[in-house]
Amino acid sequence: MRLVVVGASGRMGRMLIQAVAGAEGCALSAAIEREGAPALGEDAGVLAGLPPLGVPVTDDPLPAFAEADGVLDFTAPAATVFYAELAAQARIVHVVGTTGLSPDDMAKLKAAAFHARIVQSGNMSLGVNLLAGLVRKVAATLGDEYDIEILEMHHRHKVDAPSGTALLLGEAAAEGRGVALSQRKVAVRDGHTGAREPGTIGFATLRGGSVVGEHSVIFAGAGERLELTHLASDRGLFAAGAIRAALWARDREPGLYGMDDVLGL
Ligand SMILES: NC(=O)C1=CN([C@@H]2O[C@H](COP(=O)(O)OP(=O)(O)OC[C@H]3O[C@@H](n4cnc5c(N)ncnc54)[C@H](OP(=O)(O)O)[C@@H]3O)[C@@H](O)[C@H]2O)C=CC1
Ligand SMILES: O=C(O)C1=N[C@H](C(=O)O)C[C@H](O)C1
Repeated sequence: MRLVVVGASGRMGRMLIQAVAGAEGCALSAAIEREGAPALGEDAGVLAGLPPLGVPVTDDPLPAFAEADGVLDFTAPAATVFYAELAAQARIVHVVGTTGLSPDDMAKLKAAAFHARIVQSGNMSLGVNLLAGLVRKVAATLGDEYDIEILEMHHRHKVDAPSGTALLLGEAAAEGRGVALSQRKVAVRDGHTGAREPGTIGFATLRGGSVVGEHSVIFAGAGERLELTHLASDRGLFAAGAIRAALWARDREPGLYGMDDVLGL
């Protein structure tokens, strides 16, 4: 499968180049960065700490998408919406790891998915997607007398909060409870907040250092507390998940899929 990596010089972009180069049945067909990026012209392999791959980084996605089977996109919301239109025009697979997508961005991805096969998830790891299933089940089993709080920590460079994974886990908890997350979400507490409102789902965000990604879903009841935790220590995990998603989506009908579809969960 010929794969394009967009956002090639980012933390995930470099990881994706490494993963594609090492994946059986996959080849890196292009590496894209934004106009004016310092990495333009550099060999993608060298950029990712590998021997040269003979693929220079460019800022021209059109010809790259026309010659590819799929694009791996861990960039930023505006870029992802732009690439979704191009991937739909080229009828190729679009794997979206970008987080911080607004409801309007998601509507645009849904529109693009009439023509493209899009796999979108706030977390491409097997562990987190398994955890989401557990959270759904525990939330369904324990009633509103157990308060749900989601705690996440990421590196100091992360720009969106709560993380895509925290929101994915919050959605799972809300589904388990049979409620809409948008109606129950409490993402900010500051000052005189009053007592905790029963049935809400709280989020707490920590940022610092080089933490790859840590998430805990806490069910706090009277006299006991259940905590479900996922710790990611290597971004290769997400890159491997993205390649698995691309290979899975290759023979699907156009549509917007999630990692639960890919993993058969
Ligand atoms: N779903 C998952 O499993 C995971 C998702 N993520 C998400 O992936 C995204 C990227 O994370 P990370 O790699 O750490 O971030 P980085 O900032 O390191 O990388 C993003 C890259 O995309 C580039 N970029 C931005 N806009 C464009 C554009 N229009 N065209 C081409 N390139 C562009 C950036 O360039 P510049 O620096 O010039 O802006 C940068 O090189 C985030 O949303 C993060 O939350 C991360 C890990 C796992
Ligand atoms: O920005 C990151 O680094 C990560 N982002 C994703 C998220 O927002 O949950 C996934 C992972 O936790 C790393």
